Amino acid sequence: MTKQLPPLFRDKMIDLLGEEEFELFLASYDQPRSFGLRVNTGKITKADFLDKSPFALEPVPWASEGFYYEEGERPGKHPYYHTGLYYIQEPSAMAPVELLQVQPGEKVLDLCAAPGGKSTQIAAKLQGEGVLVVNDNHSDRVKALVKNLELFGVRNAVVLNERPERMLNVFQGYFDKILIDAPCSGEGMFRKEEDMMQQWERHTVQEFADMQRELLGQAAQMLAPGGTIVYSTCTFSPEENEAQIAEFLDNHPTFDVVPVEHFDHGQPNWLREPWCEEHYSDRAREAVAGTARLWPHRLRGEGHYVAVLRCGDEGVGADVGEIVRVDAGGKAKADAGVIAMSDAGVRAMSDAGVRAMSDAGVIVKADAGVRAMADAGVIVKADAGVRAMADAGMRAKTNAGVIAKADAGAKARTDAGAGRSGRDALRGKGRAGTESRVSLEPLQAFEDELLRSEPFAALRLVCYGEHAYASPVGLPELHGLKVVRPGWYIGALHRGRFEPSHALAMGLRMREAKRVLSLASRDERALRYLKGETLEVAESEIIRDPEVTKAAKGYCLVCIDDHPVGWGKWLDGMLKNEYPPGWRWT
Ligand SMILES: C[S@@+](CC[C@H](N)C(=O)[O-])C[C@H]1O[C@@H](n2cnc3c(N)ncnc32)[C@H](O)[C@@H]1O
Repeated sequence: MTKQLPPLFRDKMIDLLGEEEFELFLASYDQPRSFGLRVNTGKITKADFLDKSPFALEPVPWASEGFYYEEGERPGKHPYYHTGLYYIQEPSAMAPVELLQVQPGEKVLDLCAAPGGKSTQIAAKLQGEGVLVVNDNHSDRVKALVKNLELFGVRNAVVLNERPERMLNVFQGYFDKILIDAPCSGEGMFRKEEDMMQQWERHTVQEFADMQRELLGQAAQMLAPGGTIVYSTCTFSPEENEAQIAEFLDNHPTFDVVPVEHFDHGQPNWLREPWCEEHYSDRAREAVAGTARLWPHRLRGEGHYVAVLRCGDEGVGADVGEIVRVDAGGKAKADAGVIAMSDAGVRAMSDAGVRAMSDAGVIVKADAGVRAMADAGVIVKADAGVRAMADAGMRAKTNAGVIAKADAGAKARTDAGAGRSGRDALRGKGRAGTESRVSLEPLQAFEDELLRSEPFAALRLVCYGEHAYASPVGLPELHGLKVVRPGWYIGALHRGRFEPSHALAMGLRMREAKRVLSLASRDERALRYLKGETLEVAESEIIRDPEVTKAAKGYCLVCIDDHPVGWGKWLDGMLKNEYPPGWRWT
């Protein structure tokens, strides 16, 4: 295989590494690959997984939930894979999220997320608390991203299919943590995916470098003061790694590199011709030594580059987007084209074409000729000709907790669902001259019959047409963005009936359902369920609380070794299979 390495790549690596190190690097291509999986600690503790695991596992030193497994184990061909208890991931790819140090409750963006390996890792770290926004600009790859998040049972993720420049207005200064797992020339993947070698050419490195520069600048604008960006690639070229970070630091003086330990360091001496320009400041050159290089000949993994960038508490800096900040009690007034940000209790007023944002959960957005006023906790959005006013705890023309969006001349009305908890955040979307109303009664009946707790109580229930989602709280208005999933997909409300989604089953815990069938993984019916077959199931096997749910008939949550895997419908000794065709065991 070493013979097939592109000659230009070979020469470049010899120049960078030197002959001796290059021989070791080259030898790694003929070594066996390392295989890894990451436990989904959002569903199971590491200890419980290790108790159950049929695989011989060895910890990945740099990833708290990561393990090596032996070639030939095939964890992708085990029923546990279908319960979302782990994600199969190349071990060096586990490093970036580990270094992002995500804490439960944070607002996190995964900017280049598909197919979602790192998004699922972030989700596990968030433990269902906070907001996870995942984005990829490639519409086909987003499908895999959605599926992986659903398999993992993630409840608090929003999936976007956007060009990052279109996200800037909505998410200006919003995120605590951002991961840029950048598109790159993929030199670190040559051993794993030989096709990548054929695609590699010197000019592709430059093309990716241009994209990466843009992504870094865009991410900086969406980061909150004091926030952290992790930038990573699976390539070795300094143009896509050290040079990107050095240039970013020179253009963003309020950012620093947080030095990474336990890995080889970034190489300031590679910031030279013919690979890179040489004009970087001493500060930037020194800082890139704190970035990390994971080499396939120096650890058990394919190869990655990771930089941890922390923004100072003063924020991105006044030069970016002309941001004006004022303290509590102050008043922010902004002219056209300026972004004004103010702290809690501040009133923001804006002129034509201006966007005013304040902290404490308030977003005021006004278009030309409109005046918008809002107190804490309120989101008001008004288009031309509309005047929207809201007091604390109220929304314009809506019930408590509801976000109202009104187009010119239209009226948006929502039904707060008789004040049940978790019902107080339904969004109604109205078009000019129309009213949209979705009755939530079938969903409510399903919950009463099937769910022990209300798993989406801490989320906001939103309806898009007939589809109900539980959306993380604290999200800004996503108006204008291509939203693939505004949250956890709960199911469809159709002709007075509620059809629970597969994503709902995957996001539940067994204890949260009132009617359950739990098959042992060694029971041959487990595999038959995953293949989509109808099963014979005795009434006595349907676990239910006789005080609450007497009947065995109807929907039940199917589990394997007590971990949800999908829905079934039981009737007279038979379980109708609701496992979706695209998910089936083949
Ligand atoms: C290295 S892959 C991401 C892998 C992913 N983080 C994971 O762990 O599964 C890079 C991704 O960036 C996406 N991408 C490329 N250009 C982009 C852009 N300008 N904005 C957002 N995503 C982009 C690609 O479609 C690709 O899915």
